[in-house]
Amino acid sequence: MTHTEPAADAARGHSTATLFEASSSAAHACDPALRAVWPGARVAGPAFTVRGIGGDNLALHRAVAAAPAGSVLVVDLQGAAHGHWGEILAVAAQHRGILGLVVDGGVRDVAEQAALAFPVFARHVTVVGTGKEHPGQVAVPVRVGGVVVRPGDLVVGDADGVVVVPAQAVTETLDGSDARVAAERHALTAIRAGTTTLEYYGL
Ligand SMILES: O=C([O-])CC(=O)C(=O)O
Ligand SMILES: [Mg+2]
Repeated sequence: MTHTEPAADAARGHSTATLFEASSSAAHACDPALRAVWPGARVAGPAFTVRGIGGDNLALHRAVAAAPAGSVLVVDLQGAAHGHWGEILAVAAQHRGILGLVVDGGVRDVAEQAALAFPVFARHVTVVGTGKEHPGQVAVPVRVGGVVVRPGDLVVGDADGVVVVPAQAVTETLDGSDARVAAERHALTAIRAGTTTLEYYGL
């Protein structure tokens, strides 16, 4: 990788579930059909948004050349079941310091992207190829997994799915997540000592 990665995890290492619960309804969960395409994939960073046309991937080639290092590509391809993204684009993205991809559409070359440790969250995995005709748009509001994502929103993907935190709610959500993790550590200590969850939560 030629670019320096941001020193800190943009989500302070928090999980999608913690961020969602701690956000006081500010965070949005993408359609659960958007899943990590290889086990253990995780990404967190500001969105660089892309809107293309399903079945065509010129917008993705353009986005890789345009996105700043440290960003996550968030791509609306209307859920199209084509392999819009694969090993070639993943290598190009890593070379540019792009952290990962969230796409409402399909991808391919999943084993190669696992070997690269390039995190990808997609609706479909399919070998079907694409055209390269439509330039699309970048840095515009997009709809991905039913969620409107604006440039700079915090996007986090992990084993549980993809969560979007609007940029203006990020600090409050991260502080709330710190507090939630501390409270859950306290609960786990009590539960390991034999307290039932009914007792602990007063259910
Ligand atoms: O055809 C494409 O551009 C998508 C692909 O498989 C790759 O990036 O390796
Ligand atoms: Mg390929």
